[in-house]
Amino acid sequence: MLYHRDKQEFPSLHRSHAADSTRYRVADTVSAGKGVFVTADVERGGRVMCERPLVVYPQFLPFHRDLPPERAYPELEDALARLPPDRCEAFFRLANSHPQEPSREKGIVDTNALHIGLLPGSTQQYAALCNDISRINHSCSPNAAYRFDLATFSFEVRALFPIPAGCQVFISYIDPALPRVSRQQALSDYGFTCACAYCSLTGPTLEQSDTRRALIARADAGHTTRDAALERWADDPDMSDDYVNRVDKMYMDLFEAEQLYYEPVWEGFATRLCKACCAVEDAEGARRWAGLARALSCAYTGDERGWAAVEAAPERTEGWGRRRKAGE
Ligand SMILES: C[S@@+](CC[C@H](N)C(=O)[O-])C[C@H]1O[C@@H](n2cnc3c(N)ncnc32)[C@H](O)[C@@H]1O
Repeated sequence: MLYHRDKQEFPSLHRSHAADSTRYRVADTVSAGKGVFVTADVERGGRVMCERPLVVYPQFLPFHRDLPPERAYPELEDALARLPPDRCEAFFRLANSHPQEPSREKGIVDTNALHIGLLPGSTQQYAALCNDISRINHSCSPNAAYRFDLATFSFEVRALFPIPAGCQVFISYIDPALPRVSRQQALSDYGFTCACAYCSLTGPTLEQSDTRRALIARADAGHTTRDAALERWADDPDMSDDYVNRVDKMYMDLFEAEQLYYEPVWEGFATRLCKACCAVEDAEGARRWAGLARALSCAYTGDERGWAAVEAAPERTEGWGRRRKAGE
């Protein structure tokens, strides 16, 4: 089954979302077709845009080998046939990086798909296309991330780094923690060679970048051990005050060096760094890490998830002064 945008079907957009179109514009780029640019400064975690999908479809579209190749995706054609004419025209205006694909519809879908995941009542993965969000270009160090919000049935794009007015918005189409050669391979499906700052590196600086990304990709494996180390350290006054911080800070430096706060792993590091600052009553440090965590949580989940309270008053957290108390 395929869905199309229908005002009766979904709750209407939240009021604050309606003003989003004034914060960005779609315009030509130098070498990547169209792109999305912010028209005002956006802070880390801030919303860049919010948009309803043009069309939502099951990610796996069956190929009908009994039909002519240009008509081999009838489910997709049916869904498009049910769209209002202006939506259908918007769909066909989107970029197509697969001109060799006999089905033009499939070429457009493969170029512009945004991942949704499971929808209630279904066991299959869904994807969608948007008029504007599908214009966002790729970077291996994206300054923004998108996610689908079921409550408003819309996509939201938020900033992973501060984006100054006039700058282009980038998301990552692939797993950005892969080494460059694998990233380039994955991006060949989109018909372009990435020339971002990290893909343009050569020699030892490229090796360093690949090594850093390999460490970032594997960082999750150590979280349980490092959490336990933090607990031991917090109650052991014989250990030096920065014992736990050293490893976690090293990872934060890796994220900064690659401009990549990798979604699956960043929060464990920020949490331990903040807790460690609280344990030694370093309010400034705790506020800094909590502020980063608040903004990144907003960027990735749309919710600050309690970090704002920690940022406002770290001295009210449970572990405040834990090392002093352990030494008393
Ligand atoms: C989802 S569309 C993005 C919007 C597209 N630029 C347009 O004009 O509509 C994906 C396509 O944009 C182009 N693209 C995206 N990121 C790029 C980049 N970093 N460098 C060059 N081309 C890029 C590729 O042609 C890719 O297949």
